[in-house]
Amino acid sequence: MTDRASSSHDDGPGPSDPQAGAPSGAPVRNGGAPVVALRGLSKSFGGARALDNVNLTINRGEIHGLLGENGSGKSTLIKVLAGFHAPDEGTLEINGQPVSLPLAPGQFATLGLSFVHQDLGLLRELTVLENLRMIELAQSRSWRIDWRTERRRARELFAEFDVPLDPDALVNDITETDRALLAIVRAVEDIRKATGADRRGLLVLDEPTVFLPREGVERLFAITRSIVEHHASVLFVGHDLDEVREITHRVTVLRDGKVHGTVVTKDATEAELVEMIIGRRLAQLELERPDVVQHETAISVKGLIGTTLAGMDFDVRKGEVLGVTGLLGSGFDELPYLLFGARSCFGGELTTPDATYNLATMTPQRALAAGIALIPADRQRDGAVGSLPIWENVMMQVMGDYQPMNLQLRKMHQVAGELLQRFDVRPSDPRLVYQSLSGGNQQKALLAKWMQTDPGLILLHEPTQGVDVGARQQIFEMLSAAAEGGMSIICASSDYEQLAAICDRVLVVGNGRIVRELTGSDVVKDRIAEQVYNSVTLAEAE
Ligand SMILES: Nc1ncnc2c1ncn2[C@@H]1O[C@H](COP(=O)(O)OP(=O)(O)OP(=O)(O)O)[C@@H](O)[C@H]1O
Repeated sequence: MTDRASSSHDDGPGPSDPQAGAPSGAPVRNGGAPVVALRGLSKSFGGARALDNVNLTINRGEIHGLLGENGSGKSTLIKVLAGFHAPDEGTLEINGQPVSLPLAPGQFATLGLSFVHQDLGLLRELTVLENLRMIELAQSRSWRIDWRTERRRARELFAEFDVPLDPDALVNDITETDRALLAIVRAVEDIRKATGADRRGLLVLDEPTVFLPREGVERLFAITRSIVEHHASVLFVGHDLDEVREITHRVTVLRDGKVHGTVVTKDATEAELVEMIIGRRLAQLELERPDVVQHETAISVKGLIGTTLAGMDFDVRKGEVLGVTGLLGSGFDELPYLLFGARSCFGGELTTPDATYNLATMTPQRALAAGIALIPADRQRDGAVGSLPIWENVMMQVMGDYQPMNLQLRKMHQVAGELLQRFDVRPSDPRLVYQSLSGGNQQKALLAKWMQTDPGLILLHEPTQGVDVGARQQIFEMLSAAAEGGMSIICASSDYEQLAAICDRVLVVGNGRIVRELTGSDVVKDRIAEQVYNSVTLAEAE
């Protein structure tokens, strides 16, 4: 493989080569200066360098990918562009004009920069229209708002992007895909307002697809392409290499806070990108799963009724990894939360070897006492206390074993430190504040927290969301080893590749019911995807 670091000065598709690197049909317009040029950007936290002399150039009309291992500095770079972090060194030019760093709060908007983060920044109790006009409404000095005109404008905007949203719908009631599309359309509007007819702005999409099913990703990509057709540029941050290869023209890879290289996407194979990201080729994942068909039943669920799930019966064997999947809205993603008592359940029973539980009265405390653990998808909201040190988060469930606590602090730090190393959490200093960890490292710390409690049943929802390619494989191996040790695992996910890699069996849910059970050689990515797309038809045929 070529030395990718040497290609870091590749400024990609330029005026002389307007189509270089464009995915088929996606034009790349270039006119003069890049939309964003960051040079020599550095940022440290305490003594640790999160960004080290980073150069990044994003051309007009370009979709530029930003890749890197968990903790490599992607979010820090974005937060400098958003004015959230003051860099130690570095310069910024926007459309050829120098801009002083750090940016003042909110200055990014006037420069034509707009951000869509994973949490989307929408207020769910407000309507689509109120969210679309949130900033203007908050800043408006007038008491009277012409809602009729606002509604008409919103409809025109949604029609332009082919996003059929009802301006009066509550954001809480629309699908996750529609929420993501609304956040993007709103961000594009903000760019237009700042840049006028010229539209030379930058939309930063920070892992926008993690909560989306495949059909949602396709719609998001369609909008992204139309944005660059209208002259703006996009910085796309993600861990899914298939997606990054599909949508971007060039990618920049960060490693340990440094630019490892910038390449034209179509010229790099997946293996080359992986090597740029983690510094080595990824060995073929071969998880030898033992045959669990003869194993005893560990968990039985009968008549489970949730908000969407409408009577689900299934068993999980000891040592089995059971996948659950379906289209968005099918109800599959409710399952872990209902079994754990984290969401209201309207009926059903869960039987362990020791007891039978009424799921309508299940609580997280009872679930924990029954040896059930949950690792939720939204780890920032549901999974941890960000302001506490990592060790307290990791040891929270087992603190009772370390009494008296004030005399056992050193021991707990030591155990937490060992766990962090085993789960490759970086940095592995347990005294750091949990929220100072990068997103992927938070996920690994949560896995460490729950795996040490040695639960009989572990419930996972999108366990490798936001996790880099190398760590993802490590997590697969750890889950597989835990199952071999006798732990039963239920993994709700719309990542078919992940399900195929770790599951013994996959249940496909359609309209709240199990419509297919895939076993043996059917547990492969394409077959799972095919059955998920058929699930509506299968559910209607029942
Ligand atoms: N506020 C902070 N205080 C201390 N350290 C921080 C802070 N924010 C980030 N870091 C550290 O800076 C480094 C880069 O983190 P950053 O969040 O930029 O990584 P990332 O590439 O976005 O990772 P991920 O893919 O996991 O989201 C990490 O070592 C992280 O722990």
